[in-house]
Amino acid sequence: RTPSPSNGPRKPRRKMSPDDFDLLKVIGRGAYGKVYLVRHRATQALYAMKVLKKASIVVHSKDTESTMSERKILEAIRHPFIVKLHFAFQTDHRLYLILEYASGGELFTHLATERMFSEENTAFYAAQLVLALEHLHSLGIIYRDLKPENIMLDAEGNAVLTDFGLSKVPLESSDGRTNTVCGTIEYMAPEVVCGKVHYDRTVDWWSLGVVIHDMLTGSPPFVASNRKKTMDAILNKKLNLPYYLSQDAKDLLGKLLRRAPSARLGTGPNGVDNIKNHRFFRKIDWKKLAARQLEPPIVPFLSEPESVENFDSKFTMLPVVESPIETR
Ligand SMILES: c1ccc2[nH]c(C3CCN(c4ncnc5[nH]ncc45)CC3)nc2c1
Repeated sequence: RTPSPSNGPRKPRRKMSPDDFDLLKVIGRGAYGKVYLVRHRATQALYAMKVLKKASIVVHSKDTESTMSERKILEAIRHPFIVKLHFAFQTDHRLYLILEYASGGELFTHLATERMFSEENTAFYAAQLVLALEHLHSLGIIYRDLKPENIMLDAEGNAVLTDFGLSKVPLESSDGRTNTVCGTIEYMAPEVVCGKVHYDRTVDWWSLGVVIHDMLTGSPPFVASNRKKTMDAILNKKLNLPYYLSQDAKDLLGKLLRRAPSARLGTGPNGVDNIKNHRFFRKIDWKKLAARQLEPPIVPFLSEPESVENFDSKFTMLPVVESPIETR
């Protein structure tokens, strides 16, 4: 726990730098940067290090300063199902996030093996996501981008929400009223997909519904052959739920996937309680879950602490060298 003031002044931290870490493996790569498995030289601890190129951030979004201040908020977040941001620092050309390493890899990598999760296992992971989102909302943070690649498993097999899409930078349109959304849209709420800039926490409850649908059936509810048709389906298509889902699953999905945010389950001041009390979660002991006293359905196999076998080899096979010239 971060020492409280009564423990006396916190010792000043020497400014951290990339040289404090050994790069072990690449575990993620995107338009704006990379994520590495790293070892902290001083403590031998393993972390996920997200490296973002300032040049690509500044070009596409709000300035680096406001992005950096967002990190300060994230450093204060401490929750069992949200990956911890331990440190954040920058050099002339890059931003660095030192994150808790979720060694289990993406939850959906394990889903791919089983293709569909049982309703009981789905309820376990969905309930952990409910607690993580409830915590973010209590801090005034809307996650906005709940989707499979942001849901990782920790070493014990609990779901953890990873860093907060600081690398996903929605393109600001010229009129400042709408956003052109980038990346996966299948999990986004209709009000986000049609580019509205004023939306509330209920966008996260829609995305939770899409993720639950994906866990139970093997795919999101609104998919089409191209982006435009997918957007149209999200905005207009009737929700068709497979016959094999239980009544409780169908009822929960029907209420989370309501296009009107004010009619969506989870809306309103204590809306999250309406989700927690839904019959789909009737077997969940929320207190034990929050205390990580419930046994996860899958315990990720790890042959050794530094193994990256739960990560896609398209990343882990990449050379770990950082581009030598800082400016690239
Ligand atoms: C930009 C460029 C490349 C990216 N790869 C990611 C993924 C990589 C895998 N992630 C994590 N894996 C393990 N522990 C983790 N702790 N925190 C994250 C994490 C999740 C994020 N996000 C990116 C953004």
